[in-house]
Amino acid sequence: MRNTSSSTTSANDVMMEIEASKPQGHGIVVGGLSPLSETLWKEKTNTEFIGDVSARLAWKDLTVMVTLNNGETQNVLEGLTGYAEPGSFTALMGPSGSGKSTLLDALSGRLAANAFLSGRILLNGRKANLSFGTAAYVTQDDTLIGTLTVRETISYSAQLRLPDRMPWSEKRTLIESTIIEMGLQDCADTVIGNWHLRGISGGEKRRVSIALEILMRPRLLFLDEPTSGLDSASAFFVTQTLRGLSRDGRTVIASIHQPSSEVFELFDRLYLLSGGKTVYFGQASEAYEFFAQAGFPCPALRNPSDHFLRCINSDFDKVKATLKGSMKLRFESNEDPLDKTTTAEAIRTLVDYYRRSQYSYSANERVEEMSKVKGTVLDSGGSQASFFMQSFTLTKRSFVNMSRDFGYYWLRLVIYLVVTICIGTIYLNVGTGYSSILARGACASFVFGFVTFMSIGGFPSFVEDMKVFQRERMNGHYGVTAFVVSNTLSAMPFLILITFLSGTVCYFMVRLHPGFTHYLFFVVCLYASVTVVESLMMVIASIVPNFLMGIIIGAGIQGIFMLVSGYFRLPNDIPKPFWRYPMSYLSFHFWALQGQYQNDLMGLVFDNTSPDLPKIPGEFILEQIFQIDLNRSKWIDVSVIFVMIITYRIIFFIMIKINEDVTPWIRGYIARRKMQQKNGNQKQTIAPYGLTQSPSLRAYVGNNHGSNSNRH
Ligand SMILES: Nc1ncnc2c1ncn2[C@@H]1O[C@H](COP(=O)(O)OP(=O)(O)OP(=O)(O)O)[C@@H](O)[C@H]1O
Repeated sequence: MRNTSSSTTSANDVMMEIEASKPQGHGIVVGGLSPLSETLWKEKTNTEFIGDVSARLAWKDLTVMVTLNNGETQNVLEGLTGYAEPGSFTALMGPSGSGKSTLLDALSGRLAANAFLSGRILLNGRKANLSFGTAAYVTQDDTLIGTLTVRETISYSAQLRLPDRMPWSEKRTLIESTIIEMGLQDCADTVIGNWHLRGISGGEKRRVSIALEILMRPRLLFLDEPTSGLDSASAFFVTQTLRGLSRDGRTVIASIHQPSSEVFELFDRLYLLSGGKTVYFGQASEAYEFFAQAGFPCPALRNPSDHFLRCINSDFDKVKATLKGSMKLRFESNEDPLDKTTTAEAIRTLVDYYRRSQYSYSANERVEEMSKVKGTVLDSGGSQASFFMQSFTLTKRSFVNMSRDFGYYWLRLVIYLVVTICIGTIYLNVGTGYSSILARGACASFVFGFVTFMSIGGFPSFVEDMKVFQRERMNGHYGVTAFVVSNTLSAMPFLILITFLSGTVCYFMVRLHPGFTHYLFFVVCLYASVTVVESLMMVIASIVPNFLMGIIIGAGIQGIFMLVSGYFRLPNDIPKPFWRYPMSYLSFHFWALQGQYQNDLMGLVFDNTSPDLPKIPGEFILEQIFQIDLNRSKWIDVSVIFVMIITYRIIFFIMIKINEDVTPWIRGYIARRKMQQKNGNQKQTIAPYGLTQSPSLRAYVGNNHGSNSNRH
């Protein structure tokens, strides 16, 4: 790993400039802190503020309850209290399932739909919504666009968020320094990788995810297991970078699994969780003493962080029991306090000890102080790029991705061509014989029914896009409108190419109605029909983000639409009211077929059943056989499909907005009701801890006894 200090400085200079130019506080600036509070803060945190944009996060009595499949509820987090300050790096540690991710999700406002939160979370002494850019969050999953290189990924992200007026040279400095900071120079021009492209390693993906969030030097940064999948040198390097970021006055909170002793030494504060309860919160350097005081001193030659996790991981009880049953335990030693007790018992003791300790008391005190100091209302630190820049960059990025991903459109183009060649050969030169009347109808209904149906093949790629969108949106990288606009524009060239090529093959092999405008109508109508399926699938993806369920639902809806299209049952025979109104009118197949039948048959004359009988005009067939309203122009039919495209896109936009704005409000309301029901008038009373502990603790508890018991 190369030295990064110079690049860090230049990147920070650039970001400081941007921050200085940003308006803060939405007009409710309280001037940061009062002079007295500010002095107090500086004394206590030993930190200089960056202007007035530092992020001081405090949480009190945080409880998260989840509803399980069987309808029962379970507390995943119970009464957690803690804080994170500018200039400090707070590490969350605990065994698997202890609630680390849930705590990060709760703090960053991203809990799952079945999780309910109670307690207080304050940013600079105020309630705040930390999603959509106020805080950056690197989640456990690396949702990245597989076809882009590392440098492209970071560059697009920079263009999406940095101000338009910032010169490209400065943006480039920031991009390159971030690449260096995350040690990604060697793989900067390698693609991320997907199902058909071998790309960078899992550890490098992790570092790209972190790079995307530290790019904008967020004031408050959450990271869920940033060092997972990294070797010890990379883990140290990444942790060191995060610590460096915090030293610039940023607030960094990260959950970390099994850190090495070198990594552990980089933590300022440690939050130890077990079973959703606080085992320890305080200076990382004091955890050693805490465990010793609580009766679980770290044995010599054991890494302290391993010891802490060993003490609070109840799975060790099961491991021990299994080993005892099968062979003699070799690692027993008189030094290890855990040999004399079960881990479950150790956890109970530690949790209980912490609740009565000076550490818990100081945490509560500090949280109270922080709650009283009303600081700046931080604006969303998300994108500073204009709407046009966001839309342009997203369109470009999406277009590049679609053109490089073989599965997105190229494969579909091949399949479309194969299928339309098959249609062409089956209906080859269909002519105007008597039997061609039904053949033309069947051909049109197959093209507008089945060929458009094949568009759902793009749904998996679209779900991947949605995952990237959700990650970026939650971190405030861009707006919903920019995403909807860009998605529509970037797909357009591919859809035009696919529908015009396959439509042309089909049209000229079958020899449908001669004439350019007839041909144009056919391909435009095919384009509109394929696009409407894509738009419908976007709506489904916003409601059901699972690709298997999405495809099943999408296929079902299209099957129903096909049934009422007027081919399988003639329009006047479709049962009223439901199937005829509204279903057949909601079906894009209905409009496409009405238009295409007119387009194809009007003006043609067909043979009768026998040469002696008079020829049949197309208009007669349209009215009497296909039951088409000839007073309505075919161009109106195709316009209705375009209106449907716009409507689906608007519904997609509304669904995202509902998820973002209305759902949290409803969940908040339900949470309050559930919590009230569950807690009732329950009161927790905790007796002061016995004064048989360490002298320092005894003195402390003695001095603070009154306030301590009140606190609980
Ligand atoms: N939305 C939810 N619905 C049901 N159970 C949940 C939900 N969220 C969390 N849990 C449960 O809460 C516990 C804590 O989960 P969480 O993911 O926070 O743990 P963790 O400490 O981050 O684990 P890991 O280190 O393995 O990622 C787990 O048992 C998990 O199954």
